[in-house]
Amino acid sequence: MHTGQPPLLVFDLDGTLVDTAADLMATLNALLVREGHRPLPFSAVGSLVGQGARVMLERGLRANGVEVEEAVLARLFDDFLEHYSANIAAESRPFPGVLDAMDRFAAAGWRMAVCTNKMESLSRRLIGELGLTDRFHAICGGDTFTVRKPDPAHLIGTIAAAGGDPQRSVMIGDSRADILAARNAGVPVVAVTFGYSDVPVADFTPDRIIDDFAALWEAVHGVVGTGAPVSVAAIRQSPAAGPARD
Ligand SMILES: O=C(O)COP(=O)(O)O
Ligand SMILES: [Mg+2]
Repeated sequence: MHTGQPPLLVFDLDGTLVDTAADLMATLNALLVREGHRPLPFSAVGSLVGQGARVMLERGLRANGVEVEEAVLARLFDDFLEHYSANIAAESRPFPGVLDAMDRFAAAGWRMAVCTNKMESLSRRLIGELGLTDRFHAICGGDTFTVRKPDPAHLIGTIAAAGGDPQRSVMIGDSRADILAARNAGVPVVAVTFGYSDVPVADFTPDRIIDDFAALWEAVHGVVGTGAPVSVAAIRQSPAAGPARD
């Protein structure tokens, strides 16, 4: 019997745990239209989401051929946060099967945490409105630490905050940032195919790929404990990502 820290599942939020695309796109498009720009099609979500709200806004403006000025971006970012916060769980729902999967892991003694590039305050609000807060031992956003995914320190920090051990943790995500953060942290990673990546997740060679949370149990048990230990000092020196910006 293993007497160390409990095993831990670390979920990405947007596109992995919760289907947030409709509410994110509704806020972005409301602002774009208000500013006299074109709304973007829902299918653009994969190229917009993944690096937080500020980057989403920047990309939405660029897609309209707008030269993005810092002052304009700062003003629109505040409006984005206000509009999105007020509508954060209008349409957003956990992906099919994820709650059942979490129940099964929790019953087997696993802890859960969230490691997302969404701002921590927005993440807590969304998870709270969906009634899921009590399921998580840690919720770490893109602004919780000084770095964020794909920097491995974001994942390592989340694991520490949840009382976990990288050697007994598995990351579950939908994007390049998730897979790279996990790889750089020496943590095995399961990728979902139903999230918001504009490139097939297989291109980033995650350890396992699932199309449905019904397959999570098998996938996680196939990879847990297979990660390579990575020293924290090596992670601190990682040039993987710039500073958190929102
Ligand atoms: O909000 C984003 O852009 C990304 O969020 P995620 O890291 O939960 O996918
Ligand atoms: Mg995601």
